Amino acid sequence: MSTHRRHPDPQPAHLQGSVYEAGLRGEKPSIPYSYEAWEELAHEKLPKTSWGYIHGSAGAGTTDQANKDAFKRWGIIPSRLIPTVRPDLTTAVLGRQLAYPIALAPVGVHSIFHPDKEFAVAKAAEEVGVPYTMSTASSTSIEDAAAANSNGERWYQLYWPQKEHDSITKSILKRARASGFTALVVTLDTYILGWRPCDLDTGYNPFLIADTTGVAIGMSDPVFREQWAADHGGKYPDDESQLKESAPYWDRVVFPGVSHSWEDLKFLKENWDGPIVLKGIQTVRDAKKAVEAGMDGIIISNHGGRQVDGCVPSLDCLAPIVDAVGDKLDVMYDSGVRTGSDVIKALALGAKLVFIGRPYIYGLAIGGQEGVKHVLGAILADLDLTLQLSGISSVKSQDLNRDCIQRIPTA
Ligand SMILES: Cc1cc2nc3c(=O)[nH]c(=O)nc-3n(C[C@H](O)[C@H](O)[C@H](O)COP(=O)(O)O)c2cc1C
Ligand SMILES: O=C(O)C(=O)c1ccccc1
Repeated sequence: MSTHRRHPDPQPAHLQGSVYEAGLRGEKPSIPYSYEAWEELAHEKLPKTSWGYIHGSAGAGTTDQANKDAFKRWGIIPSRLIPTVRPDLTTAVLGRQLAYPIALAPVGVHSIFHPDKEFAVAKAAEEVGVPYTMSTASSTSIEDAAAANSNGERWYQLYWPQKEHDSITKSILKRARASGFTALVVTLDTYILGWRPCDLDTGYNPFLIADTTGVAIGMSDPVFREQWAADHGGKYPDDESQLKESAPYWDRVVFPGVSHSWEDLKFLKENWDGPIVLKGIQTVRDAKKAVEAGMDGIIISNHGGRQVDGCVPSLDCLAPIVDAVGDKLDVMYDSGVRTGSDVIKALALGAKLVFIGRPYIYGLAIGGQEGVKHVLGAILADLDLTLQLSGISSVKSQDLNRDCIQRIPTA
């Protein structure tokens, strides 16, 4: 074989197949390998509205950029002569055994990026072996996405319906559990939309999804339908025109405004018999409240800079929170992760699991299920190689920790 592969035994799954091996053979890929190229290709492929929605962020994009810049302020310190032939990428989080320390962040309305929508993403996640987190704003029902994800690890992201709609929340949680979603991810930072000039300019409002793309979970919910019918004095009709009318009603059920307080997390605990994770935590104070509320995990996130422009980069929040509560619940991370090195840095700062956001959606836009697989495969191959080259033999904290990185002084 004319490759410069070093290992006679088979490569681990994430290094097999076209993403990595074709690269080693020097073959020109059908999908490129860099984040910048994915972004550029997705830009070319997507209609202006979808592109603005995925690529865009809040305000002047300061925090979106700061999330990425924050990674550049840390450098990996390589160690030499450490046996790292097969870095161990497995990790345990929320009591689940995972093959890799990455997961798919919840992203709404996949139908505006590719006709295969959530099906492509759920299938790709299963094939690669990473958790698929389904958004409440999905364009397929809970049951259909679960079927596509089949034997995969799947988590459900809740946009929490307003307090007076607890019966709908209960129904959704019941459906998610019945469909094999193991963990519940409750997003706390998006009860109203941030100021997003890119969407205002194209006239796209994901909260008023009048074209009905992101409302499939509501539209398919029996309690929501009953309630709608009762309010409208009749039966919930199953035709297309109906969707147009009831979609804004669904949006009012879920958004806008925060009607819950920390005490209300009890309600979720009573109605979910698996781990619960709070997404969008940025302060030690809130992390401690999550512990008090009996949560199993938190995701340090500023929603990819899409909500509060000018807020602190997500990465800067990570280490202080890990120091305060890291031994009491699982601290996970998202925002600005683009490469294997980024994953390593977030893990070194104490995250147990790192969520990938925009990159896999660019993959979806470029090539549907294969595109998502390609992007995930590339990030995992990059992670594997960079661990080996840095002398880090596993993603476990005894091997990958703050000794592996140092602060790069800013000019
Ligand atoms: C187009 C888009 C839609 C999103 N929809 C959701 C959502 O429905 N629920 C949620 O919790 N987060 C949502 N997010 C936020 C992501 O889960 C994640 O926090 C963010 O993308 C991470 O930042 P990154 O894109 O820079 O990696 C969305 C992000 C994007 C880009
Ligand atoms: O756009 C988002 O970031 C987001 O989280 C969202 C909110 C409402 C509907 C769909 C996605």
